[in-house]
Amino acid sequence: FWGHGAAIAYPGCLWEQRQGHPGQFASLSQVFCFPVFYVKRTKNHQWRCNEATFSCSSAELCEQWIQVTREQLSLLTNRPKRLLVYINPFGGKRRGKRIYEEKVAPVFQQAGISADVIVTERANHARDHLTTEANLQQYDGVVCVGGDGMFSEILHGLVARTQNDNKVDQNRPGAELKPCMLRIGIIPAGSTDCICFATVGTNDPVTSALHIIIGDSQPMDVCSVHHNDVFLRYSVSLLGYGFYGDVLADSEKKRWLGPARYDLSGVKAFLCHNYYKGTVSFLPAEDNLGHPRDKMQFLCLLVSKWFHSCVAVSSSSWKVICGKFIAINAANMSCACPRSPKGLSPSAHLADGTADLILVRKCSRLDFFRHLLRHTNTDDQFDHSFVEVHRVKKFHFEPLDPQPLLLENQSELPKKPGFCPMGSAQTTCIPSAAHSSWNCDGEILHHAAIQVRLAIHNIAETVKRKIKLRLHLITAKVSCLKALGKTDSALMTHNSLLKC
Ligand SMILES: CCCCCCCCCCCCC/C=C/[C@@H](O)[C@H](COP(=O)(O)O)NC(C)=O
Ligand SMILES: Nc1ncnc2c1ncn2[C@@H]1O[C@H](COP(=O)(O)OP(=O)(O)O)[C@@H](O)[C@H]1O
Ligand SMILES: [Ca+2]
Repeated sequence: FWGHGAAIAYPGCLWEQRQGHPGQFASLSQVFCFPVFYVKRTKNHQWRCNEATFSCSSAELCEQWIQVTREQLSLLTNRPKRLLVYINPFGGKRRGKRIYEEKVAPVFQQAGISADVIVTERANHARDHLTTEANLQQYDGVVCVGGDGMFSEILHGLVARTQNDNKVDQNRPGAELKPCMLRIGIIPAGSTDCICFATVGTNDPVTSALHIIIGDSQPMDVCSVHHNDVFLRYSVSLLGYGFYGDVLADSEKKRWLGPARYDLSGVKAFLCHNYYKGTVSFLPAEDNLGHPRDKMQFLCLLVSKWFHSCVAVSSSSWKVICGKFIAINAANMSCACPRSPKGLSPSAHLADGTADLILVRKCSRLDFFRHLLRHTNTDDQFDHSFVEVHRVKKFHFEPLDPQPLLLENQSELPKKPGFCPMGSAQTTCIPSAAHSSWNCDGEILHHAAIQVRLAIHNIAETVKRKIKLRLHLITAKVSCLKALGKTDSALMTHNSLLKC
C-alpha cells in the first residue's frame, strides 16, 4: 500500500493500551509490534483509514522498520505538513465545526498534520483573511470546511492574494492571471457540495480528509466573469441563468431551511416556468477538445488531446444564438452532486480550458420536467429538441431588454448576507420578470449581461507538457526500435504509459 502513497506509519498504537510514552512501542509477551495506518478504497469512491499491525522479533528491528517507513513517507513531498483551515459554521446543516472536529481532525492528527483552524464569524471572513493577513508561506495548503459558496470565497481570497503579491490587476479583462501555488482542500459541509462531489466522486468528509493527507491534487479550470469590463467573480463549477439563477435567488431567503431550501425553491421556479430573452454568443473550443456528448473520461481525453493537438486544428469563430431560454448553464465541471450523480454536464472536464455551455430553450413544463429528471438517471439530458450544448472557451450573454436601472439605494431591497461583487461598489438590481440572476458557484451575480472566459491556466498545462515530452520520447523510441524491428514492445510501453 505504500505504492499508493497512502500509508501513514507511526509507532505506538499498542502503547495506548499500556499507557506508554508517545513514540514508544509496547511489548506484548516479547512480540514487538507497530501499526501502519493506510488508506483503503471502499465502494462509491469512499476511502477509509485502515490499520495493519506489524510484529518483529526484537525492539531494534521494530525501530528500524519505523525509521525506514518514516523515511519513505518523508520522500512523498506532495503531502501537506501544515494547513490553514477555514470552517463555515453557517453553511449546509450548520454542522461544519462538528464535522471537522469529529471526522477530520483525528485523521489529520494521526497523519502528523498540524492545522491552524479559523471558524468564520461572518460572510467573506475567510476571503478577507486570505487576501490581507494570512501568512501563507508557512502553509502547504488551505482547507475549506463548507459548501461550494465557501470554496468560492476561499478561491477568491487566494486568487486575489496571488495576483496582489504578483502585482497583477485582476480587474483588467485581458490580465494573464498567476496560478495559485497553494492547493485548496475541501471538506464537504455545505448544501450541494458539487465541487467536492465532482472532483472526489463523493461528499464524504473522511474521504476528502484522506485525499488531503496523501497529497492528492486535481487541477481545475477557473472562469472569470466580467460586466462591461468590470470584474465580477470567478467560477469553477456552475454559472447558471434562468432556472438555476431563480432557484438560488429564491433560496437565499430560505437559508434557515438548510439544503432543503433548494428543493422548495426548485419546485417554485419549476412552477413559475419563467423564460428569458437574450443573445448568447460563444467561441467554440477546438475540435480536439472533445464534445459534451462524448462518453470519454478525463485522463484519456487529456492524453488524446495532446496526441492530436500537434495536428492542425480548425480555428473556431464566434457563434451567436438569440432566443427565449428557460436556462443557460455553463458547467466548468460535471457539477455532479448527490442529487445528480452524473451532473449537469457528465463529460465536462476539470482542467481542459473549456466549459460546457448548455442552452435550454423555451419549452413546455412537461418537456422541462423530463429534461430535469434525466439529471437524476443515466438518460441523456441533452437528447431533447429544445436543448443544445457546446464546448466553449468564452461566452457572452446579453439580455434582450436593457437591465433595469441599478438601484444605488439598497435600503428597501433584501440584502444577500455579505456578498458584494469584487471590484465594484455594492449594487443590487431587482430582477424583473425580463431578467433572471446569474448563479455563480452558488453566489448571486447582480448583473445579467456578462462576459465569461477561461481565465487561469491550470496545472494541467504542466501535465500536458510532461505527457508531450514523454510522447516525444516514446515516438523517438518507437522510431529507433522500428529500425531494430522491435516495434511491438515499444508500442506496449507506449500503451502502458498512456494508461498511467
Ligand atoms: C424532477 C427532479 C429534478 C431534479 C433536478 C436535478 C438537477 C440537480 C442539478 C444540480 C446541479 C447544481 C450545480 C451546483 C451548484 C452549486 O454551486 C450551488 C451552490 O452550492 P452550495 O449550496 O454552496 O454547496 N447549488 C445550487 C443548487 O445552485
Ligand atoms: N460565519 C459565517 N456567517 C455567515 N455567512 C458565512 C459565514 N462563513 C461563510 N459564510 C457565507 O455562507 C455562504 C454559504 O456557504 P456554503 O458553505 O456554500 O454553504 P451552503 O452550501 O449552504 O451554501 C457563503 O457565501 C459564505 O461566504
Ligand atoms: Ca472545464
